[in-house]
Amino acid sequence: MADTLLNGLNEEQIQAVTATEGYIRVIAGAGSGKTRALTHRFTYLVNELGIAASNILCVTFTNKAANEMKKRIRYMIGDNDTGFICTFHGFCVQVLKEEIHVLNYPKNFLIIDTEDVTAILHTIFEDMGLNSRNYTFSTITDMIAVRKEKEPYLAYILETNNDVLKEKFLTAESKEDAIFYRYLYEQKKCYALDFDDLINYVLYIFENHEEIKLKWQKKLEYVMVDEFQDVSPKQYMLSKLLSGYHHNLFIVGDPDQTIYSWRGANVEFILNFDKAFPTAKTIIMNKNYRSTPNIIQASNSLIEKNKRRIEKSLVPIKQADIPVIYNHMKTTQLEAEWIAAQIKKIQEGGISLKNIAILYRSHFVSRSFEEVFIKENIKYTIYSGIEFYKRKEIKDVLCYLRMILYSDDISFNRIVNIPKRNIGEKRMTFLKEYAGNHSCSLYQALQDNLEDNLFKKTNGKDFTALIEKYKQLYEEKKISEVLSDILNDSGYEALLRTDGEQERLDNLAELKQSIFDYENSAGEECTLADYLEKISLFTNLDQKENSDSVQMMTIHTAKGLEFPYVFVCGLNEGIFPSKHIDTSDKMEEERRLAYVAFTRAENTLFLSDAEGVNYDGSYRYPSRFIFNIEKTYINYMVELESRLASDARMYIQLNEQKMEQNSRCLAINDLVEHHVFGKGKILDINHDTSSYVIKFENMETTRNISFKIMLEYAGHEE
Ligand SMILES: Nc1ncnc2c1ncn2[C@@H]1O[C@H](COP(=O)(O)OP(=O)(O)OP(=O)(O)O)[C@@H](O)[C@H]1O
Repeated sequence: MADTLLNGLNEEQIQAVTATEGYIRVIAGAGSGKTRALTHRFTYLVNELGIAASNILCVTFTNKAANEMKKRIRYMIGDNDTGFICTFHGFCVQVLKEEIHVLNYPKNFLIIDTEDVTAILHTIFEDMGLNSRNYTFSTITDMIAVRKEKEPYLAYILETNNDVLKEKFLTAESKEDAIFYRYLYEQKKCYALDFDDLINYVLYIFENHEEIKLKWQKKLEYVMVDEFQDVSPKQYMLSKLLSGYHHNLFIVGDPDQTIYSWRGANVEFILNFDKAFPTAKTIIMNKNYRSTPNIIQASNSLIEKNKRRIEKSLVPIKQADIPVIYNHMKTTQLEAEWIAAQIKKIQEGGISLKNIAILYRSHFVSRSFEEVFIKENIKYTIYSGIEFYKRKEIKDVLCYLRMILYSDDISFNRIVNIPKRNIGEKRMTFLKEYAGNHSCSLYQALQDNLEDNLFKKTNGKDFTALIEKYKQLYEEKKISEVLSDILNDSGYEALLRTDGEQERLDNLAELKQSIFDYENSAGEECTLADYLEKISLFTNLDQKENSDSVQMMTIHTAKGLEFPYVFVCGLNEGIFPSKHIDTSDKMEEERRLAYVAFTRAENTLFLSDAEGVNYDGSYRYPSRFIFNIEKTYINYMVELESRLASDARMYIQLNEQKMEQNSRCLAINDLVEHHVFGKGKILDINHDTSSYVIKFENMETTRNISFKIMLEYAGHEE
């Protein structure tokens, strides 16, 4: 039986599958069959060694990857119980559902996504009289994330009651403190956890409740983590902790594909795994099954230009002499037309459009292509834009469902006046004040004041009656029925019909269909709470694949995917690499991104760029990533004019020198500028925690700021 399972695997894959005990690191090059190794390993543990699936944790990068893996494993082990195959977030939610009661939180706590966070910030900004000239939501979200990473905020919010928390933000000395504590207050009020909290709460519970930690450690006899090159410090901590009893931790990743450093990923964890676990065994998988030889040679040639890496070269298994094509154009319009013409040629060869992908660095690049594709009648799907679950109508309706379960302020704020119930700004201000004074939710505030003159002429009563009605009956109905009924009873669907919002109605129909599918596939875990929890974890990376159309997406979205024909376009200085890249480290990450893009191609890789001027007035030279590839591996459709080529090389050389300067380590007494905290001076450097101790001009006390945060050098002062 083991033979059948191991059939079709190469030697390294067999090693990865059968080395089940201890700490194992697999450095797996692009297209070397990681997914195959992981699924077979899971199956081997279950079918050959008799390990229960429920004792195996297998962490993937996206929900989509988890679902894909579950499907394959289910097929191989012939059982529906696939244990814990999920993302870190998904796993944390499962732990919290079982354990969060020790923190006196309800089992059905609320998970809030980025849209909800923005909604909370809106309220805070409004109340504090702030606007985008003071701060942007994104800088504040970053500030909150950084503080949550660094400060023991959890101990603080758990031990502090709401009144004290309130006092804290009301009396805060700096605006940032006020916003931060107010945000924590708003969260605590409705037991809401944002994405960063999920892992922080789990770690907190494990650190403070030895018996719970031990329970999970014992349960998870085998821990596997995919895409380990992109784990954050907290994810690393969790992997280490969970495998702390059985000591079976299997990690797979490709350091050359680390593309999420900007989100906290740290490639050091995979690079130093053997130092952290001296007994660790390393397996290198470098046979590439995906791409034709020229694609591999070009990609190897590109990534070799990175200095900070483990040396490894992909070896192509496929045989075919298909060139990598590069074309340089005078305008983006011409670039798009050239790509459209290539697509038509591919199509004429009987290849369907879904086998073709257009990859780009940033969303804005897609516009010129779309225009040409529409003109040329080429069907395409863009994997971006506003994510399905964040579209207005979808979010509105989900907030109605959330009101039934949680009656939280975020949902209340969003839908109490949609459709119009005459509860406008004045009445909302009253409710907020009342809720603040009585330490209750806005919904409770409305319920308490329905008889007040201020609310007599509103439809507040209908609203609370509606929510109360569904609170009574939702458990007896299917989620799809609750949804249809509440859309009808609330007048929401009628509102869209009156406004002639066909696209929004179509989206609602799609939502109903997806709930219907969920009910048919979810088995026992099919309650409204389960459903809301599941979709709250959806991200842009989990979108549905579409019919026969060209697939257009950013390279980050394309991670882990493969397509027979790949176009990487907009390969220009200022676009890719992006003009925001200002240090050598970031440039190495940008090069890894190009490497991820190139290695998505199975059959043919097309590279292109177009001349022009960037927004900041800089010239769009052909990208250094083109020059990084040995010319023998690419077929230039036109030779670059020698003047253009030499100007481009000169520009790139100067730019690299500038980045080297920017990358120089900051020293004690250097003056710096932080994007949120402003001007400050470095007082100390803490290499243990990889951070600078900085005294900011606007703050009483010092802050430890991670090396990862970009600080502008602003001089030196002894
Ligand atoms: N032993 C093998 N024999 C033949 N084909 C294989 C083998 N292993 C993997 N493949 C094929 O190689 C391709 C790449 O595999 P997979 O998607 O698992 O790569 P990966 O390592 O996850 O890639 P990446 O990190 O670039 O996303 C797939 O089409 C897979 O079917």
